[in-house]
Amino acid sequence: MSRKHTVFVTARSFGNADDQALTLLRDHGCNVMKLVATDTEPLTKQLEEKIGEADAIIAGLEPYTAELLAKATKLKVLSRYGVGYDAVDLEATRKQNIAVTITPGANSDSVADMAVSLMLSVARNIPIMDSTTRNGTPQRPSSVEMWRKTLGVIGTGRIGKGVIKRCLGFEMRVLCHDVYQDPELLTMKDVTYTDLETLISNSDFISIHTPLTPDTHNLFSSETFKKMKPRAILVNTARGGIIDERALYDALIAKQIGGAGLDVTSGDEPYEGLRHLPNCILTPHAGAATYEAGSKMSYLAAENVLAVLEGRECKNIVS
Ligand SMILES: NC(=O)C1=CN([C@@H]2O[C@H](COP(=O)(O)OP(=O)(O)OC[C@H]3O[C@@H](n4cnc5c(N)ncnc54)[C@H](O)[C@@H]3O)[C@@H](O)[C@H]2O)C=CC1
Ligand SMILES: O=C(O)C(=O)COP(=O)(O)O
Repeated sequence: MSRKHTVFVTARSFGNADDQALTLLRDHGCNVMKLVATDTEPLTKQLEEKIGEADAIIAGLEPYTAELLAKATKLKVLSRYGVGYDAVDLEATRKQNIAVTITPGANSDSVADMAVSLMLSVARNIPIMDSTTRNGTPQRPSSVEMWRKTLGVIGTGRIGKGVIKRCLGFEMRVLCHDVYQDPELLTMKDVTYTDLETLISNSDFISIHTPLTPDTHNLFSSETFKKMKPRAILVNTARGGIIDERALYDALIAKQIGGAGLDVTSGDEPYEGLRHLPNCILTPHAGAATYEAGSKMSYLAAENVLAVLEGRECKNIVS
């Protein structure tokens, strides 16, 4: 590299391989600037002020709008620490010739574990039992079992497939839906691809693993909930916008479905009503928050930056 490149790191944790990934960037002659959000200086404000200095950004979940990107006159690569890129305006990055990269597979096992944790936690009412035991009024609400139930998986990519493999250990029958059929899954006993309607009305557990796109936005609406089994449990570790949260709240109140586990919500905060429902578990987009995933994501995100800046082939470019 002839000139020292400036790499912003905005990823909210950047994993426990922080040092390793930062060292890799510095060893390749990069000037690394960590942007840390504070109460007075939110990340978006810092980005608006400084983005013009960046040759590369290792990006968390913050939005990259056309307006913000217009100020990024030197930017060559927007390297997502993660796999979702719904918050990036791809029309703008294409127009400005900015490569967008992701870290495929780096967090799949972590998120698949999280989805199964949410299924079990909702099914067995773990949070209610935990809080009531702690406060001296233990409750034992009737729960449902996962063993040999029907699981619906929407999106059978890296994470969805990981969830299926885990749930086959519970001898579940798996109904899958995807725009693409995975050859390995097609050969598996107890795993069947089906249309969305069949999956929704026959599953005891449904786990969502598609990206957020115009096709998947509000895939779960009030109409969808009416078709689900009354004790069905819906888990979303993908993106908030895939479920209409107001409709989910109404469905939980009306007992159209049994419960929900959400690692992601459409706004920064979950829909207010959901906070007060004991059969809805909420986690803060923490599916990838394991040491293992953080370590792999940060290192791969750094490698992606270097490949683009150094003009080498980068197989993780998505746009
Ligand atoms: N909660 C968290 O911390 C995390 C959330 N995610 C979310 O999970 C999503 C999935 O991640 P991966 O499995 O790694 O991605 P992937 O790309 O391997 O799998 C996505 C699957 O969804 C399918 N798909 C796309 N559009 C569809 C549609 N309209 N209907 C049915 N299927 C459709 C694709 O064909 C693909 O098989 C990401 O897009 C991201 O939004 C990913 C990692 C961490
Ligand atoms: O866990 C994080 O901090 C992430 O940014 C994960 O992003 P993703 O959901 O994989 O797009």
